[in-house]
Amino acid sequence: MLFDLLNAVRYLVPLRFQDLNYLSALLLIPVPILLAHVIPYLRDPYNQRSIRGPFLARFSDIWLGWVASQGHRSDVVHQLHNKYGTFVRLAPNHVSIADPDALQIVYAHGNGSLKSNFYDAFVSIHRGLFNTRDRADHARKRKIVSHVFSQKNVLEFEPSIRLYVGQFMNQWDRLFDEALKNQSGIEGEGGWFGKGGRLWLDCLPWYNYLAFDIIGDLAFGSPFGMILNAKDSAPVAISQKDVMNSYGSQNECAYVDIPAVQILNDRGEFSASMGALPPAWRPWVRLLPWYRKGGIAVKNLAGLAIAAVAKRFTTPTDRVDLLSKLQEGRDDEGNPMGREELTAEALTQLIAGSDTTSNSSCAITYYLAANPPVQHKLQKELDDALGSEDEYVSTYEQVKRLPYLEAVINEALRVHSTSSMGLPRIAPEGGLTIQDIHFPQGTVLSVPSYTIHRDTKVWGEDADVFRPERWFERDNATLQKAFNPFSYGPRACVGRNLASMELLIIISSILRRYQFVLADPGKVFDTREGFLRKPVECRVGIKRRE
Ligand code: HEM
Repeated sequence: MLFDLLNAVRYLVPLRFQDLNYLSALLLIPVPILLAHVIPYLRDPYNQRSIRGPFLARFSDIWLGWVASQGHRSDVVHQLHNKYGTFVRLAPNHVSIADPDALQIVYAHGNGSLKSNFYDAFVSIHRGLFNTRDRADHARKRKIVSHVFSQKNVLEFEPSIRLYVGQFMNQWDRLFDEALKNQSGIEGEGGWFGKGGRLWLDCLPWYNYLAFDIIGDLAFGSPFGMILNAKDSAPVAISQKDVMNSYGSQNECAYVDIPAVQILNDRGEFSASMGALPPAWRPWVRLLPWYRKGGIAVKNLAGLAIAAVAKRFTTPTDRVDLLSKLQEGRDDEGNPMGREELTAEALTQLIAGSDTTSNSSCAITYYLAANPPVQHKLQKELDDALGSEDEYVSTYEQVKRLPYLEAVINEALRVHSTSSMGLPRIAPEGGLTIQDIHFPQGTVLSVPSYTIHRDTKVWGEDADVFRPERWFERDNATLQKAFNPFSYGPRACVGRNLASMELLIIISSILRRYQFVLADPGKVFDTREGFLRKPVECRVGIKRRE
């Protein structure tokens, strides 16, 4: 058939013999590729043929890799669950399960499932806690790191958090005063302007500056200075090898400033898309222009951690920060972490603890600005609780038990879902059974938080709507079982205590001082998803409360 075709081409277009050879070779290339995808589908080693999903996803991981690169993976997977039901096949060996009960089965302690090779695409320098897949290695690291994030230790970080929230509010106070003086509505440097008695700005970059300065200080002993400079900028080591070799002799290394928030976004999108592809393809896909840019982002981010750790070690300090606590940590054999492992771990904290918090803070602000009655109710709770106390920045003690504040934060974490996508795990020996379907050992399974957070059986018919009151109306145990912002089990967020404290202090302080409206209430809250689901922008009008 193929040769008939070639002969026909030759008849129509006079070709030389060697041209014909090239053409046959070209036409033959797709054959092994096709076979490599069709044969596994026909063999069906993971017993998944009965599970429905997009046609291309039955044969190849390309479909998921492509969807991930488009920035709306969780929305697409959610629509597929609406179409096909609880189980959706996302790749030849990957099933997404939209059932809150599956969270316990796939992610719980002791079930034996491990992170899939998706996480290899996130490795740089050295494996950190987040991307370590081996159980024993992970348990060793987790023992050291979880101690660092115990509630008792996290309370020691409160003064730093309050310091940067104070700097942040000083900046907004300054901009507000300037905006009141100039109500022309003409955008100045920094993209803000004054009009109608308000300051108008995109609050997302500001939350990024805040989160980066907090985590920069906690992880590396000094902030990046983004809030004070009102700029996305952090020093990165140009030659990482030199920096590692110099072992802290900062003078021998060259540093340049990079836009760290932007780099983190690029890296998240690159790794989340690359991770969806088979490992054998990854070195080749890296050569494509979009992926090459992501690869540079991974390198730059590593350089940022290397520079910050090198700086920290050349400037001895008796400050208590994450790095000093990681240095003190010991595994079961009494061994500390080596320098490279420490650097990778500090990088992990920087990545895991920065844009998670900033994007969540931004989403909470958006939903409050979009829902004035909720905002007023929250401000009343804050005024009643803190009215007579004139702290500029709230203390954790003041706000840790305010029920409406907690409901507002939880509701925004549910609706927005900063961690949205199903986190892929490999079924252990003996497989896993969910709703009577058995998934053999080796099957990749994931439970998408975005869809679980919209399950109408759990959250009610208005599950799509931001309504904190639902947290007081429905059975709390059922809600908590399906509320998955920090994931479950041995790989759940190790920084949850810190994240919760940060969000409580940030949101209570800012909402007590300012009142928000949306710049364009009719506009959809646009997001872009890499590993995290991030707002693209959040333009608000701000008024200082009397
Ligand atoms: C609102 C803020 C946050 C959210 C929504 C969040 C969410 C999550 C989620 C869903 C995971 C599981 C990821 C996976 O299994 O692939 C995770 C893991 C992790 N998080 Fe967070 N996180 C937040 C803040 C933080 C902070 C502030 C830190 C530390 C400074 C942190 C450190 C980590 C680390 C190290 C892991 C990996 C844990 C492991 O694999 O053992 N996170 N986080």
